[in-house]
Formats: sequence, structure tokens, C-alpha cells
Amino acid sequence: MSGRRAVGAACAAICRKNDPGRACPGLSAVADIHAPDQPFRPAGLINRIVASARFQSFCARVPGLRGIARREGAALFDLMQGFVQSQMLMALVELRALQMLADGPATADTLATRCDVPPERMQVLLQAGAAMRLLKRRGERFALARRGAAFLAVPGLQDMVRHHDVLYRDLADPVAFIRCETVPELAEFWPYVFGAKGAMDPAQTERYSRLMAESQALVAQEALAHLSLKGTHKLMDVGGGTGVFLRAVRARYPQIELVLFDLPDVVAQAALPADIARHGGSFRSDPLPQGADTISLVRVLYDHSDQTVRALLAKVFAALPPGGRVLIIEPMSGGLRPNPQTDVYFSVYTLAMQTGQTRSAARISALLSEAGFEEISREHADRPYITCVLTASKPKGGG
Ligand SMILES: C[S@@+](CC[C@H](N)C(=O)[O-])C[C@H]1O[C@@H](n2cnc3c(N)ncnc32)[C@H](O)[C@@H]1O
Repeated sequence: MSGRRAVGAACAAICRKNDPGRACPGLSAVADIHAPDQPFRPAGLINRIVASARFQSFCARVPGLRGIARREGAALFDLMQGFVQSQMLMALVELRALQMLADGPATADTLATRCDVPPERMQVLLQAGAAMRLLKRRGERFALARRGAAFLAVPGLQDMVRHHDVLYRDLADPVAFIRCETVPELAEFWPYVFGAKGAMDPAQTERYSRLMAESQALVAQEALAHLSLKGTHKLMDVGGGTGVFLRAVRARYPQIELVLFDLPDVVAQAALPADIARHGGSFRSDPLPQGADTISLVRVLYDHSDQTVRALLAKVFAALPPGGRVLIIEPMSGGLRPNPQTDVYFSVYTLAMQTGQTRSAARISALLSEAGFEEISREHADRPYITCVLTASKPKGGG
């Protein structure tokens, strides 16, 4: 078996393990993507007009159209250069150049010495940072710009950028990746997703819990801004990590009784007030504790296959009393209206994890309905790349 075939076979095995119902396209995809050159004539009248050289030169001459053409051109260029921007952002983060400039403006020479980078290369990096508006130039000196200050202030964002080295390697051959001919490293980064059957490495558990906890504060803030928990008496957060969401709920609704449910190794790391109950267990193999009238799943479903999600939602349904509520809080695909962030970043990320997928609100609603939930409602979300919110209820007559 050739190396490529062997990798494809390994990938197919992982796909089968995680979602037996889904075929792995890795082995069957053999067609060459490079068709012989032909005159470019896309389908659809508008696309044919836009692609024609005559129309493009006409746009370049007409004032109103010239602006549109320029913006479209710049947007296309940004699509092409996105990976370079990400890598220069990574370099700024790894070198701590943004933090250094947070103390005050400096020249490229000064930062070059502090970061152990040749001065002419530091100049290129800082100039790129200024072009991305993270920095601004003041003559020969560079200063932190508003966007850079906001970047440093967002909890967890620097750690997110740092851990992207894994995803970046996974996407190095995007065609092989999308054909399922690679075995991505990202799944190894999030070992719990596979069920954490054995004891997990405490350092690894600590690493992913920290990354999750830092970003969860923002998710909780966004979700609770659009969600009312009035009427809730007892809330259980399933897959709640180290309890950041529960702490945010406590701050807004001090009267609600709270319960954290997660894998035992994760729950052990949760530093929570004594009156917040903790249950260590697996929602794959253990029943969920009863008694909560509301159960939240924050960034849990998108880690898992439909099969696991169906089983989990059935357990949530069984654990709730009639009239109880489930809250699904996670970034969602735009579905029929593709979203520029969730349908690129999160969809590809979950694909690399091999186990889950970024589902649309419509898809999650269908799974909720299949589990028996009703009154499924989507809450307004200002920043879907941080999170979206769906709520649903167990029928009052259902037990
Ligand atoms: C993506 S993290 C989300 C954590 C937290 N809700 C947040 O938004 O930061 C997924 C969580 O699900 C938990 N989890 C995964 N598999 C689990 C299982 N079988 N039983 C219980 N919890 C599980 C993980 O330990 C992790 O804390």
C-alpha cells in the first residue's frame, strides 16, 4: 500500500469509528482537480458579465462602479493573503511584540534587540502589523493601535492564536485534508472528544481546560446578553468545563441553584463556590443527574458526531422534568446563508477534529425535535462567531 493510501485508509477508519453512518470520501477521490485549460465561461449571466475583460475595464472607468470593483478586488486579495496575515499575527504573539508596544512606542531596532530578530526583518513584521491595523506608525516608531489593544484585552485570544500552529499544519495540504487523506493532529489536541476512556494526561487536561475557560467568559457574556433565565430554579451545565459559564450565571442570577457535569478529570480542576454541585462522569456512559429544570450545553454538540449528539440529547430529555428547558450555546453554521466566520473557521476546525461538525441552527433544531423537544427558538446573536443560542422545552405533558 502506498503512503498516501495508507494515510487515507487510517483516515477512513477514524471516520467510520466516529460516525459509522458517514462514508469517508478519502479513498474514493482520485479525480485530478486540474482540468486542461479552457476559455473561462462560468454559468449564469451575471457571473459571465462580471468575468468578462470588457466589463472589468468598463467598471474601472465608471466612477460608482470603480469603487465597487476596487473593494471586490481588495476582498479577493485578502482571501488570497489570509494565511500570511495569520502567520504574521502568530509571530507578533510569539515574540510578545504587541505586549512590548503596549508599554509605549518603540523603533524596529529596539524591538529587534529585545526579540532577538534581525532589525530589517523586525521592520517588515512591524510594518505588516501596522498594515493589519494592530499597530500604527509614528514616524520611525511603532505604537499599539486600538485593534492591537483590543486583541490583547480579549481573554484567551492569544492562546487561541498560539494553538493554531496545530491547525495550520493540518491544513498544509488542503486538498489532501478535504479529501480526508490526512490524519489531522488537532484531534490529539482535544483528547476528551474521543471519550477519554482511560486516565488523561493531567498536563494535557490542564492545557485544554485553560484554553476553553479563557474563551468561555466571552461566550457566557454573549449568550447571557440574549438569553433570559427568569423562571429557572436549578441549572445543570453539561460539559461545563471548569465552570466559567456557571460563574457567569451566578453573577446575574444569584438565586439559581447550579450543577456542573463534566469528565471527572475536568471537574476536579473546577474552582467553584462550595454551593455549586459537581458531578464527574461521562455523558456517553453515565446517566445525567436528575433534578435540574434547565440543562445547558455550551460548545459541546459541535465536538461530536450526530450519533453522539442524538444519544446526548436523549439523555438530556430524560433528565429534565416536563416543561424543562435545554440551552444550546455554540457557534453555528449559517446554513442556507453561509456565515463568513462560522462556515470557514469553525466548520474547518471541527472537520480537523475528525469527530464533530459545525451545525446550523436548523440542523440542531431538527436533532432537538427528534429527541422530543418543542418550542425550539433561536435567540438573537450579535456575534455568531462567538456564539449562537437555541432554546427548547420538554413538552409539559411529556415525562
Ligand atoms: C469544547 S469544551 C466546552 C467546555 C465549556 N462548556 C466551554 O464552553 O468552555 C467541551 C467540554 O465537554 C466535555 N466533555 C467531552 N466529552 C464528555 C463526556 N463524554 N462527558 C462529559 N463531558 C464531556 C469536555 O471535558 C469539555 O469540558
